[in-house]
Amino acid sequence: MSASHAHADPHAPSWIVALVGNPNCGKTALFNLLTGARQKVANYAGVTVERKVGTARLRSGQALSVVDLPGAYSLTPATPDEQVTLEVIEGRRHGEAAPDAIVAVVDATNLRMNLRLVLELKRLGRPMIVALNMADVARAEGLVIDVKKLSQELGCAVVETVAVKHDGHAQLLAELEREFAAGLPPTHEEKLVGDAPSSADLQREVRRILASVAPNAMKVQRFHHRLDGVVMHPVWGLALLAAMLFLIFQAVFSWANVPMDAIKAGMANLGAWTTAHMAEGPLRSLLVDGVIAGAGSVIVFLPQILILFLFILLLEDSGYLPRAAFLLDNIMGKVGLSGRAFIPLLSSFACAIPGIMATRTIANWRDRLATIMIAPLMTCSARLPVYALLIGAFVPDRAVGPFNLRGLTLFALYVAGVVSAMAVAWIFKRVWMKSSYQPLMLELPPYRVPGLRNLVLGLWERARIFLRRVGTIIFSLMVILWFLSTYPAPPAGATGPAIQYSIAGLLGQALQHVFAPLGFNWQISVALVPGLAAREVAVGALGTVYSLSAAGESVADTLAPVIAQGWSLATAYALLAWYVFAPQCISTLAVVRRETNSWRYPVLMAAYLFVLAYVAAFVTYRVTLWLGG
Ligand SMILES: Nc1nc2c(ncn2[C@@H]2O[C@H](COP(=O)(O)OP(=O)(O)OP(=O)(O)O)[C@@H](O)[C@H]2O)c(=O)[nH]1
Ligand SMILES: [Mg+2]
Repeated sequence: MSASHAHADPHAPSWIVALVGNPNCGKTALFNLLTGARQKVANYAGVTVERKVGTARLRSGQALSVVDLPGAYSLTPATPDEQVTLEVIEGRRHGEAAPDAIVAVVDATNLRMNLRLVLELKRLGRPMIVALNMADVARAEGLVIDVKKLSQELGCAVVETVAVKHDGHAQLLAELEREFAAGLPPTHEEKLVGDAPSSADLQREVRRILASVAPNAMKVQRFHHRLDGVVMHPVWGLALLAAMLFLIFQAVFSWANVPMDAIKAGMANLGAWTTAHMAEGPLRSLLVDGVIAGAGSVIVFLPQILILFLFILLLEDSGYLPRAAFLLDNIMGKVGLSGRAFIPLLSSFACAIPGIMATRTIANWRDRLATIMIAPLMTCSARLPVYALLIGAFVPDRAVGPFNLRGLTLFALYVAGVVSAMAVAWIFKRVWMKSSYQPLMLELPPYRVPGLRNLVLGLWERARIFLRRVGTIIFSLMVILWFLSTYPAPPAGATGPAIQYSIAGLLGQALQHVFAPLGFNWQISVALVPGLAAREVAVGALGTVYSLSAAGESVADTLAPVIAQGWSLATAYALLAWYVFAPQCISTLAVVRRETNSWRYPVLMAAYLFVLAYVAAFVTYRVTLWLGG
């Protein structure tokens, strides 16, 4: 979702400026500020893994293309995301010119590390401006930086910025304008200045500059050590992590009740109102059974999704995530994953697609592949509606000690996903590709109190994405499904509900042969098909299918009781088990194809997930039946 070029004057030449800097120094925050984009900003290294372009305006009205890049520690790339950065800077990307100027973004609180890259960038001989970001934190820590002197040392303009507030970006734009007004060098050819300095040389140079511009830099103490004593403690740390995750799933159920009931009631009223005010006929059925019962039954889950994301955003912004990665590095190492896999896997709880893209921060190809292969086993937010619907229908709302049984069940389902992911990774690495354990190298960001603005924007963004999904793909699938479930009309003298004679009904009955051993009836079998495109649709599809089977009454508000009566407990548990693995998500497979550049892995992934889902559902069904469910 990069900002568009729509406003740019097509005749004016547009300068290209690239934001380059170490990971987690605030490039994307600055990019968002300059261009009005809403790219993801979070407090750990490796958030951005792709280049993104947006448009900023200079005071003269001239448009400026701003490129946000993945963070890099040096111009010698070690991981695929750093590779992207180097390619863009050098203009080696297909059909893309090299940037006209570089904004070197620097974390002012960590100059010792950040200045190395600046020195490397300077050797490119391109027009450059340094954005001394996190100026607010530096000030709070009592760090004194002589900006003028730094500018002299580096031979380019230095601007202090606070990217999370509206601070400094106007000045940055003004400096850029001045730079461009002075005229750009005639060619973009690389003109490296002198021989490449050795790492030790760079370090020495950095130390020299620091001593003159920020003499107290080495003395300023970071104060988060004491907190880390608990958070990263092998026992207390793990206990804290478990407690936190647990709390999240409890909250997803207990906090969401009120808003969910409100949405449900709203949908039910809408359905009743439409039924009352429209003449009986196909259009009314399309609206009531297709749109309201279908898409409406998915919207109900918005509050739960937002609560889940509220916690994810809090974890991301606080700086906790990389610490959890360290805590789990040992455990992940035992199954053959790198600790670096933690953040991609955690992102997969939102959706496997950004998770799979985030694996670009893993340098070792086999480690990366193993992580990609198990990412879909993390429970993505599209599965939450399915889980929530079934749990709401079959699991009593009962307290178990201080906990809620529904929250416990949801937690167990998430754990089932994680445990199977670990098991698959273990097998994968044993059988498929042996690679040795590599110790985790990850930067620990400072703890930060999550910013309210970032939280609100993040939640808004999630709500928008979800509602857009409901309004586009889910809505269209529901309309298609309604047609397939309504036509052809039943033959004269037919006895059962009309849907049984429709295309969808016939399809469901055919598929039922495949799924009967799992205890799935034909309604479920129909619902699994549109679930291929978006998993939440399975819920909407059940809404429509049952609505049409139930003599035309709206089930938007009553889907849960309807299936609670119609299904056995064994069927419900089997469907839950199916969705722990749920092989069907076409977009995930497409991204795997793109990231691995081969058909082999998406095919392998779909196959293994299908087998796992089938076996798990079968076993669950049989065992529950056997236990008397
Ligand atoms: N206090 C303060 N926080 C900032 C500032 N700029 C960025 N941050 C925070 O720093 C963290 C990192 O910001 P990002 O913009 O994601 O950093 P990035 O350089 O794009 O990181 P990568 O994409 O991982 O390379 C986030 O938690 C931001 O909210 C700033 O000027 N002041
Ligand atoms: Mg970024």
